[in-house]
Amino acid sequence: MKRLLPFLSGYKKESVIGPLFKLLEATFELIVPLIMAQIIDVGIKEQNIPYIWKMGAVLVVFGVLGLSCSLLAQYFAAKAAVGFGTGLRHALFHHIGQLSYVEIDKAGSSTLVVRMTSDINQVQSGVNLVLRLFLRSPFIVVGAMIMAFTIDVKVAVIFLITVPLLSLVIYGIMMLTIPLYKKVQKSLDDVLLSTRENLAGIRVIRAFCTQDQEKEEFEEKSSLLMRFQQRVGKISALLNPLTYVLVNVGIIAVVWYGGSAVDTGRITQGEVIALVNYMSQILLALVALANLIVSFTKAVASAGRINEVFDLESGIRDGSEDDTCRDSNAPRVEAKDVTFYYQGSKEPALSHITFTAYAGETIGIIGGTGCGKSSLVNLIPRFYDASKGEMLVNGVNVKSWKLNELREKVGIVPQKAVLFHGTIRENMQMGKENASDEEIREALKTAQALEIVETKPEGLDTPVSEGGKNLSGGQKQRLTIARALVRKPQILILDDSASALDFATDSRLRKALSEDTTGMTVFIVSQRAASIMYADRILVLDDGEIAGCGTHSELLETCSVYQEICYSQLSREEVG
Ligand SMILES: Nc1ncnc2c1ncn2[C@@H]1O[C@H](COP(=O)(O)OP(=O)(O)OP(=O)(O)O)[C@@H](O)[C@H]1O
Repeated sequence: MKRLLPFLSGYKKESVIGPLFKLLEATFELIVPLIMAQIIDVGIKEQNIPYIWKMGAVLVVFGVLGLSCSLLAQYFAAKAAVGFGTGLRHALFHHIGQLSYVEIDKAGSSTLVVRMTSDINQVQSGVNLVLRLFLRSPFIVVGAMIMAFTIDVKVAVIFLITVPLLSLVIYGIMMLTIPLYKKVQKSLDDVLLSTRENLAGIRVIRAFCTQDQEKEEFEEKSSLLMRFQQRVGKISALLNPLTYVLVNVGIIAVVWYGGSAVDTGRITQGEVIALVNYMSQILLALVALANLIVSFTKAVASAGRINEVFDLESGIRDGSEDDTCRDSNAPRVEAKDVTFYYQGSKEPALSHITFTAYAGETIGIIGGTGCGKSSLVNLIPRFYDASKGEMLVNGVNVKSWKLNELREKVGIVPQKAVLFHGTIRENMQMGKENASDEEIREALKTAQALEIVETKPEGLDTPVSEGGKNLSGGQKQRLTIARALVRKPQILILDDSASALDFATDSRLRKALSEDTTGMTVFIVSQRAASIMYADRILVLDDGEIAGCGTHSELLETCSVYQEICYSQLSREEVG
C-alpha cells in the first residue's frame, strides 16, 4: 500500500483537511453528553424550562456543526480517494500499455482487467475509509474514556474493563474473518474471470452447445464464493450480539455504581446518563474501527495485486536508433540465424531462420498450422524479441530501433481482425492520425473494402460496434487491411488476414496490393498456396524451421513440404 501512496500526493490538502473535519465532528459528539447532563441536572431537576430550551438550541447548533463537519470531511476524503483512484488507474493503464506480449501472455488479459477495475476500486474505497475513520474512531474511544474519568474516576474504571474486553472480541472476530475475506476476494476474482470469459466467448459456447457445462462450472465457482461469504457472514454476525452484550453489561454496571454514587451525592443523575452515552459512543467507534480494518485489509490485498502488475517490467527495452542511421542499401528486413522460444517453453517456436526481404518485394510465408508463421512475423515489429540471432530492419537490429520509429514502419494485420468501438473513419485513423477521407478511401480501395463503406448510408461515419461485431468476418479482415495500408508502411504484414475472403476477392486483393504497394515490402502469411504462389519469394516453414525458400517454381522442384501443400490444395493445372 505504501508504494501506492505517491498517487495521493496531489491531494495532500484534502488528505489533511478531511480527517481534521472528522476530528472536529468527533469533538462535538464528545461534548454532547455533557450538555445532556446539564439539561438533566439543571434544566429538568430545577424545572428550568428556558434553560432546557437554551441548551436544546445549543444541542441543535452542535448537531448542525457536526453534520457540516462530517459532510466536509466526506467531501475532502472522497475528492482525495477519487483522485488517488484516477491517478492510479491512469498509471496502471499506461504501464500495461508498455508491456510486451511476453508479460501480457504471462499475466493473462482477464486478470489485468480485474486488477484495473475491481482492485483499484477496493483500494480507492480503502483510502476513503482510512481518511475518514482512521483518526476518528481511536479519538472517540480515547476521548470518551478521558471524559468518563473527568466525570468520576471510580465509575470510569468500568470503562477500563469493558473497552479492552470489547477490543478483544472485535480483534478475535477480525482475526477469524480477515483470512476469509482474502478467500472471498480470490473467489470473486474467479467468478469475474469466468463471467468475462463466458461473455467474450458466448458465440463459441452457444455454437458448441456447451452452455450446460459452462453453467455448471460457473455455479461451482459462484457456490464456493457463496460458502466463503456465508462463513464470513456467520462469524461477523457474532460481532453485534457479543459487543452489545458487553456494552449493555457495562451500562448496567455504570448505572448500578453510578446510582450508588448519585445516592451519596458524588455524581449527578445527568453525569450517569453522560457515562452511559460515552459507553455507547465507544462501542460504535470500535465497530467502525473493525469495519475500517477489514476494508483496509482488503485494500492492502488489492494493492498487492496492483503492485504485482507494476512489478511486471517490459522485457522489450526501447532502442535509440532513428531514421538518421538507416542504411539505404540494406535489405528492408533481414533475419540472421534467428531462434525464438516462448517464455516457459522448452521447444523453440523458430530455429535458425535466415532470410532477406528487399524494398518492393513480396514474401509469402506458408506452412502447416503451428509451424511458427505468426511467431516469425511478430519478431519484425518487436512484439517479441528473438532469443538468439538477429532480426534487422533497414540494416539495423530491431532491438536498437526506437520502438515508435520501428512500428511506424510496419503495418501489421493480425490473424484475428480486431476493430474498435467507434466509426469506420476512427478505426482507419488508428493507422494514421488525421488521415484524410481521400487517403482512407484509397486504402479501402486497395483492401477491397470500399464497397463496405459505399453501400452504407453513413459512409465513413458508419458505426462499428465493440470488436466490430456488426460486421462480417470478411468485412472486418478487409477493414483491418485498409487500416494498415492507410499509413503507407514500408513493411506490410498480412498474417493470414485474408482467410475469410472468398477466392475471387482474395485474388482481387492480391492484384491490388501488388499494383498499389510499390516500394513496400509485403509479407503474406497464409495456409493457402494460391495466396502466396505469385510472391517474389516464398518461405516454407516446417516445425519452426525453414524447409525451403525460393519462387513457386523453384520450390516445386526442390521442396517436398511445398509440393505436398500445393498438390493437396490445387489441381495440377493450377500448380502450373
Ligand atoms: N503466446 C504463446 N505462448 C506460447 N507458445 C505459443 C504462443 N503463441 C504460439 N505459441 C506456440 O508456438 C508455435 C508456433 O505458433 P504460431 O502461432 O507462430 O504458428 P502459426 O504457423 O502461425 O500457426 P497458425 O497457422 O495455426 O496460425 C506453436 O507451437 C504454438 O503453440
